Amino acid sequence: VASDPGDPAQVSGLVPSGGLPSNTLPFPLSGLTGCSEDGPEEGAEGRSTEVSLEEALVRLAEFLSVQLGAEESCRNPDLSKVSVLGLPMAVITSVSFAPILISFTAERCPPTVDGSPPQEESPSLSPRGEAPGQNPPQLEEDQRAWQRLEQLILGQLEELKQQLELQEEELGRLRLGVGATDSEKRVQHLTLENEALKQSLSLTRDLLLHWGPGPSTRAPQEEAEALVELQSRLQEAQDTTEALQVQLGVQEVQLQGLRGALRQLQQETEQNCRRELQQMLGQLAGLRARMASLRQGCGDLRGLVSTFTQSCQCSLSEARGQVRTICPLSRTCSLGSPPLHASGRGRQPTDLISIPGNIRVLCRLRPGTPSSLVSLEPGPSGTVTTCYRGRQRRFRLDWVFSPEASQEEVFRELEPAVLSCLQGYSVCIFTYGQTGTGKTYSMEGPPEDPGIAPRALQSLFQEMGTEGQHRVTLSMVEIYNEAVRDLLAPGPPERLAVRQGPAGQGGIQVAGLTYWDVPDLEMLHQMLSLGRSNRATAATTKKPKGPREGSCPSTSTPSPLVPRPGLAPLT
Ligand SMILES: Nc1ncnc2c1ncn2[C@@H]1O[C@H](COP(=O)(O)OP(=O)(O)OP(=O)(O)O)[C@@H](O)[C@H]1O
Repeated sequence: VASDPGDPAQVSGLVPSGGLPSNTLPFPLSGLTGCSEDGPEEGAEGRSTEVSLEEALVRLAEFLSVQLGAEESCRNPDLSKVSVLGLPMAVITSVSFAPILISFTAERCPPTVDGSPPQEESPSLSPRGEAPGQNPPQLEEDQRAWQRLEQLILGQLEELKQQLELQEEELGRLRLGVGATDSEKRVQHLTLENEALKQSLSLTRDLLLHWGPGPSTRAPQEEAEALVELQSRLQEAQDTTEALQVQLGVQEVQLQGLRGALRQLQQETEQNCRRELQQMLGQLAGLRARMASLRQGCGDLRGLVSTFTQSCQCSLSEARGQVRTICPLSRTCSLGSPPLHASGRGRQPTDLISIPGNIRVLCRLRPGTPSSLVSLEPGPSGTVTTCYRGRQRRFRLDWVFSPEASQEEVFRELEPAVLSCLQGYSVCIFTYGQTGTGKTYSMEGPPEDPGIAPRALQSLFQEMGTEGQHRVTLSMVEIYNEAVRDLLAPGPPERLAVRQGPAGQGGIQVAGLTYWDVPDLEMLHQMLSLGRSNRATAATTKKPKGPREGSCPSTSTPSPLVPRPGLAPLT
C-alpha cells in the first residue's frame, strides 16, 4: 500500500519535512485501529491489510484520541499536548507514543535530491513487511530498531513502575489522614491517573504484540535465538505488567478502604454535629422556658410589690387615723413618736411644728344652739354642717367638740401647743366667732371654771418649775376699732404701730410695747387682771391702772423673746 504524503491533514504532526518512506505494514490494523476499511486495501478478502506506516500512525493516534476522548488531538496529533480528562498526558505519551515517533525519526532516510522519498532504499520498521528482495543490512537495521524499541518499552515500563511507587507513597500519605475533602480529591485524582496508566500499559502491550518481529529472513538459528530472546523479554514485560496490574488492584482496594473510612468519618462527624445541635436546641428550649418563667415571675413580683405598696399605704392611713383618734393634736405626727400622756404632757413640740401648715382649727358650739341650724359629727376630723336659708354647708375641722365639752377637755387638746413655747417655738391661740358665741368664755372662763389662758399659764409655770432656767415676760394689747393699745403701759394707753419685723427676727412687731417680767403665777394673774381692767370695752370710764408694786417693766426695748406678737393674748 502506498503512503499518502499528499494529505497534510493526516500526517502533518508526524511526518518530517522530507516525507516518510513508503513502508508497508503486513499485519492487520483493524484490531488496533478499528478502522481498517478507511485505508486503501489490496488483495483478496481475508488477507492481511497493508497500510502505509504514516496512515497507521495517524490511525493509531485517532484510536488513542477516541479512546482517551480527545478528538481534536487526533485530527491534529501533536501527541505531546494530548490531554485526557484534563490530566496531563505526559505519562501516556512517554509510554505509548514516544517509542513510535523515535523509531520513525531514527530510521527515516534523508530526502532525495528531488524531494521524493527513496522508497526502494528506505528501511522498514516491520520485519514482517520485508519484501522478498530485501538485503541483509536492512534486516540488521530492523533488528537494531526493534531492540531500541524494546529498550524504550522496557525503560517506560520502569517509568511506569516508578509512577506506581509514587502513587503508593501518595496513598501512604493519604492514609496518615489529612482533611476529608482533600483526601477525597486526591483519591479521585489518583484513580484517574491509575486508569490512564492502565490504558497506557494496555496500549504498550498491544504495540509490543503487533509490532513484534515477524517471520525472520535471517538464518534460522539466529532467527530462533532472536525470537526466543524477544519472547523472553516480552514475557518479562508481560509479567511486569501483570505485577503492576496486581499492584494497581491492591491500590484500588486500598482506595476503596480509604473511601469507606472517609464516608464513615463523614457520617460520624455528621451524627456528632446533629447530636450536638439537638442538645443545643434542647438547651435553647430550656432557656426559653426558663426566661418565660422568669418573666412571669417578674410580673407576679411586680404585682405583689404593687399590692404590698397599696397595703402599706392603707395600713399607714389606718394607723394615722388611729393616732388621730388617740392623739388629736399630733394627727400627722410620725408613727415613731413617743406615747402621749393623758394630760398632753410628754408630747413633742416638734410633732406640732413639723406639721405642714401647722394651723389647727377646733370648734365648740355654745350650749343651746338649735340643731336645725347646726349639726355636728364630733371628734377628730369631725364635721360641722350648717343650714342657713335652706342651704347646707359642711365643714371638716381638726376637732369638733360637742356643746357639752368641758373647759378641761378643750385645754387638753391645746396644752402641747402651749408647752411648745418652752422649746423656743412661737404659739398663738385665739378664738373667733360671732358675738355671744362663747369666745371669752372659752379663752378666760369664769373663776370657778377657768378657760384656756389661765390653764395655759398654770401649765407653763408648772412645767418650768423653780429651777429658774426660764424667763417669763408679759405684754397685753387690745385691738379695738383697728387700733392696737398697750393694756399694761405705765402711762395712758397709746396707739401703737404694727410693723413687719426685720428678716430673721420673726413676723410682725409692735413698736413700743411694754414687756413685764413675771416671776410667778400669782403675779401673772394680777397683771392679767390689770390689763383686763384697762380694756376699752370694759373700762371706758376707768383710768388706766399701773402694775402693782413689786413688778416693773423689764425694758422698753424688745427682749430676746420679742418681737413675738402672737404671744400676747388676744381675747
Ligand atoms: N360653753 C359654754 N358653756 C356655758 N356657757 C357659755 C358657753 N359659751 C358661752 N357661754 C355663755 O354665753 C354667754 C356669751 O358668751 P361670751 O361673752 O363668751 O361670748 P363672746 O363671744 O365673748 O361675746 P362678745 O363677742 O360679745 O364678747 C356668756 O354668758 C357665757 O357664759
